[in-house]
Amino acid sequence: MDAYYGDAEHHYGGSGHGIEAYGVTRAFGTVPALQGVDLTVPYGQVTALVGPNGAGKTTLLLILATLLAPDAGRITVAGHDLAAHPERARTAIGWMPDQFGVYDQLTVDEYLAFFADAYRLPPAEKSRRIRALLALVHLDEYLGRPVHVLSRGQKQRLGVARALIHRPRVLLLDEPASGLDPRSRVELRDLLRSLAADGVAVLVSSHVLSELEEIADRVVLVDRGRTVGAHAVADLAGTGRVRWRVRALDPDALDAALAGRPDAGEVVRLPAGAEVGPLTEPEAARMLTELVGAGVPVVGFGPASGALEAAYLAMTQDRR
Ligand SMILES: Nc1ncnc2c1ncn2[C@@H]1O[C@H](COP(=O)(O)OP(=O)(O)OP(=O)(O)O)[C@@H](O)[C@H]1O
Repeated sequence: MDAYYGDAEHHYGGSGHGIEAYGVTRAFGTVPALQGVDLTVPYGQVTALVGPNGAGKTTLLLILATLLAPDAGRITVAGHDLAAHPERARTAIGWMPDQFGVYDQLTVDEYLAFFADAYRLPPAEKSRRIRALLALVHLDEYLGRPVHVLSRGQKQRLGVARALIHRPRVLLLDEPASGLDPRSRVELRDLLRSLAADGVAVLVSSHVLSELEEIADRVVLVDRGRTVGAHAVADLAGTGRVRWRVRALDPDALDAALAGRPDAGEVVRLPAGAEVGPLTEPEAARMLTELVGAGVPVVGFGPASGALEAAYLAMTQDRR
């Protein structure tokens, strides 16, 4: 506490959920975008919303942000029923869309001031808050400069600042890492982790599964408009069968050893080794022991994909 909130009293704490959604449906004409999504987003955690293209992630986020009405379902955000009191919910929600317009003729600080006014931030606090947020997203040197001079990634970071302007208790981000360079991605990850540590309920959608694994505490998998799984990320590790990468000082010896092992699955030769599997962790441990025992000079052995990716691929494999 508390680079983001600038005051020590501002603490959400407690238990409960920032978002509770049950049976959310929404169709666009004859296209059933959501067909009964259930979702909980606890305070103090980052929840990842993951699913293939067209699964309904953006539609769900738009509904949670009160920008689109569901056809059916019950949703509370920060304890406010979305249908009965959308305006109360809105004060608690920070929203960063995947594509957002910026008002190009405004300066960076005017842009944030516009949203500070929309959320009725006290004037005395406004400029302090804007400066703190610009520093937070490393755009302080752009104070007074027009928004149109910002690069795509910088606009994305301005979008994060905008979403945080009113100290939301619930933060919704649709593909926030797209367009960010590696350093900005790491900074976004750290920012989301620290917001969660401050008690914010964070819901983030992304396709970059390896990154989500480092950011998220929980993952909610959606496919074809339905929730198909919800897991603690820590529980996913070591569960599924994944591909493994083996590196050896003598790739030919590795090749020969793998050729005699039907349990190696589909073996793909790599420059300094091979990819094998899919294997569970115990199967991989046995293979490593036996390769080393057979004299193969193994210098690297690890999963080729993360646990989240494995869960995602398992979920979507029937579509191939
Ligand atoms: N305004 C709209 N009019 C008609 N169909 C829509 C509209 N918005 C979304 N859809 C449809 O609803 C379904 C869900 O779309 P949505 O954008 O929510 O998916 P998504 O999971 O966010 O996908 P992506 O990963 O590609 O961003 C898709 O079949 C899409 O074509």
